[in-house]
Amino acid sequence: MLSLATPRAIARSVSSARITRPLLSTVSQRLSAGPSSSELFLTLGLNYASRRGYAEAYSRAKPHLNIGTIGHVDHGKTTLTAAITKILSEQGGAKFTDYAAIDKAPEERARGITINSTHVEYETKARHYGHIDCPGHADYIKNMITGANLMDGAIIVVSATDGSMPQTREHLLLARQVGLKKLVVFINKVDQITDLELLELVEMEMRDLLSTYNFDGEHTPIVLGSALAALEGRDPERGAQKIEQLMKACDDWLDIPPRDFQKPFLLPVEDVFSISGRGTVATGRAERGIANKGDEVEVVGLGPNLKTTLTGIEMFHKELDRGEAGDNMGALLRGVKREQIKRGQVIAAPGSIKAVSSFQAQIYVLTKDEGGRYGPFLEGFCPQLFIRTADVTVRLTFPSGTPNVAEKMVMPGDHVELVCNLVHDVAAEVGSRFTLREGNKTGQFLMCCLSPGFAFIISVTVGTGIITKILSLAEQK
Ligand SMILES: Nc1nc2c(ncn2[C@@H]2O[C@H](COP(=O)(O)OP(=O)(O)OP(=O)(O)O)[C@@H](O)[C@H]2O)c(=O)[nH]1
Ligand SMILES: [Mg+2]
Repeated sequence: MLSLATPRAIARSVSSARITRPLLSTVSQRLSAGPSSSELFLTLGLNYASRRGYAEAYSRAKPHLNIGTIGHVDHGKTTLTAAITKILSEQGGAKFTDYAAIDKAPEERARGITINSTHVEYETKARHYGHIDCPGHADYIKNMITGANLMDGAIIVVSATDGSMPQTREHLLLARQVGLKKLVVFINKVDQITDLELLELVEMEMRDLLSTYNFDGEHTPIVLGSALAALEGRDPERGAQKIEQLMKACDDWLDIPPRDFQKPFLLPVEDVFSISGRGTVATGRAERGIANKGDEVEVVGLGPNLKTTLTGIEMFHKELDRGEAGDNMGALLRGVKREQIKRGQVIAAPGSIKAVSSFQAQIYVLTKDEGGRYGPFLEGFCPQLFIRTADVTVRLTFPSGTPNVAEKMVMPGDHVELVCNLVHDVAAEVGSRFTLREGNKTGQFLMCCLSPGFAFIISVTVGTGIITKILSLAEQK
């Protein structure tokens, strides 16, 4: 066990803390104002080291699944996340993380909303879960997409008092788009409802919506309860027992996706931290393959490829000798400077994926009822393209040979084949999925002030797509 009595021991504990720090729990801090990542790294690392000493090995005894809470703003996702850790902590399966520890950034506390997604970890008898609490507010949809990108399944939270709302629908669609096949529904705040028919209506509405977005509306488990009652330890029939029922539904209904261990390793970079004297750590969920400590890897996208070596792997504060598909992991990279790697790149087995600058794709353009645009767009339209963790501007054009291009427009609800010309190259291949979004907060504010009639210009998900053909690769100097 580590002694903290001597300066040398303290120095040693600090340097070990720098690698054993809870990498993933602070991923979300990046977007908030406040201390820099490295400061957080050190502070949290110190606490961690003094509490536990060196990192333990990560146990793969139980199957691991990445899930999280999604849904409309204020419907109770963070309260539910805290409640799950509370109820499971009583069974020895979690460390209780209270509400304030999840929404911890000053702006989150002041506004009472989640802005950054937060990672927690817990265990049921059957499984080990990594859980990401996502923001529901429309302005922070980007953080929701990044959070959902890391999940294998999700709990969609809907308040019994409101029923489904715009971000309930938008999150369902985005969940589908990032590849989630199954969800569990938690109808929350039932403590505020006395009319049972109303609860039935919300349940029916959710089943319909699930089917609309190609989930199994008929069989998806729907649990009705109160996250707040569970968190406050009152009304166990609506509180604690419903949390247990919810976790049972997750164990039984959410499948562990087939992990693609055979393919070459690929880890989309979600966040980056620098550890002085050691190197740089990139975090994210391994999409496929297996990586061992000491493996050669390549950083691809958003600039020239970079070859390096994986010198350390960590998951949920514990060190591993290998990372595999499905792991939400931190990767320590030899000789890479903090500024040489960023979110949106991928760390991959050398030569297994290329950076591309243009491709052809099959795109579905959302209707306004799905949270999409009100109006059409023309050739040359430039939305933002979200692919894995990358987010780049793209210029959309019709494939060569399309007649009457000048008159052609793409309507909400259309399925179209378009050419995507990227402003920055990203790692991509045929079959990769992406989302298109447009608008920004300033534009949204201005347009809403100028005329509500221009509301179609506000920040929306334009469409979703899948790459059908690579047209040009990025130049490598
Ligand atoms: N009455 C009642 N209130 C609840 C319940 N669950 C959550 N709340 C309250 O609803 C409000 C919003 O809860 P949050 O957990 O912050 O909601 P959220 O979905 O995380 O919100 P965002 O992350 O900002 O999208 C808080 O005031 C909670 O105390 C519940 O079961 N019953
Ligand atoms: Mg929240």
